[in-house]
Amino acid sequence: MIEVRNLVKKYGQQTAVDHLNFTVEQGKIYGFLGPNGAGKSTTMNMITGYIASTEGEVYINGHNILEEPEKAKKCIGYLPEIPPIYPEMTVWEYLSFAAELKKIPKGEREKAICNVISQTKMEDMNHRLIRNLSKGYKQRVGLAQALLGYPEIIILDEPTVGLDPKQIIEIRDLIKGLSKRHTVILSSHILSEVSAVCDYVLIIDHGKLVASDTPDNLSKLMLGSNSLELTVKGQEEDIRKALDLVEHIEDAVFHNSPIENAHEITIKTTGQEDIRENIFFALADGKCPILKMQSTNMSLEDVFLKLTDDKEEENVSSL
Ligand SMILES: Nc1ncnc2c1ncn2[C@@H]1O[C@H](COP(=O)(O)OP(=O)(O)OP(=O)(O)O)[C@@H](O)[C@H]1O
Repeated sequence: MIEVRNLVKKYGQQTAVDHLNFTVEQGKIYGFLGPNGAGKSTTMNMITGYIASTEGEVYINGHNILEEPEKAKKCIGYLPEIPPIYPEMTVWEYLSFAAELKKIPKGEREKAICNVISQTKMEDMNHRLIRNLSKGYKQRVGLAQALLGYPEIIILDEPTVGLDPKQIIEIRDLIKGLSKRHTVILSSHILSEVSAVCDYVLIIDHGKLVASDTPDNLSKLMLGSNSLELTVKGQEEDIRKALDLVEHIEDAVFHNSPIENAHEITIKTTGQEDIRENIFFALADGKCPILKMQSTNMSLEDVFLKLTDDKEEENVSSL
């Protein structure tokens, strides 16, 4: 449906988007997640043909966005970060104008506008001046404009920025409803939004894709390289001997404990095995009582923070 190949955007010396590769499949909601300045808007502007890439290609349903822009753009409805709305027009006038720009045949315009007005639940606002609408409704007008012409793909850049919590919930519900008929890509720096709305998450940082998977899998994958926190009583040597007998331990790091004759231990496990019981029995045999044992649960928020940490960490693109 959308194929992004080796996409690069440079502004002078600065690389805003750095060799991005990903594919978007039909009928899902994709979240494009990253901190401010990560390159989300720049990527969306290249996918939608607003700006040209420095290198790389974007294919929309097999059409290269730069070589066959008309065909490619016909498949896309775009709501940029700042919606292109005209405050002095009524909702109906603006959508008529947008329908004309999208080259929807004259005879089909009224029906198309009625449809998007109903989809965005704006039936009572048709004749209101856009300038007098609340921010939430202005966003709906932008969304209605993106939906005009039945594009298969809807791209929304930070669609809930600046809205109040009630408006945010309403817009999110509208977006969820869109996936029945459209493939949706939305960008956001809000984790809860992406977890609540998206089937699939692409995490971008400094212009690079650092992870892409379902929100659940991302948490699980991070758990794979994960750790247990223990407080154990006994001599370090005895504890180490006992732990040596347990499979799937990659690493055990001992720290001082405020408790006398005890150690705090961070155990890194390999694979997805739950080895807590094995650790329990091994330490019991070694006569080293466990005072505390806890597996670290990573939320999507932890994953995001770990992956987009400012420190140049190891390359995690293999996720
Ligand atoms: N027209 C431009 N000229 C020069 N630099 C730009 C331009 N547009 C974006 N940039 C830079 O490219 C980088 C990526 O910006 P972009 O707006 O794509 O990020 P973003 O992830 O959408 O951030 P935000 O969430 O703040 O909108 C930033 O460092 C930004 O300053």
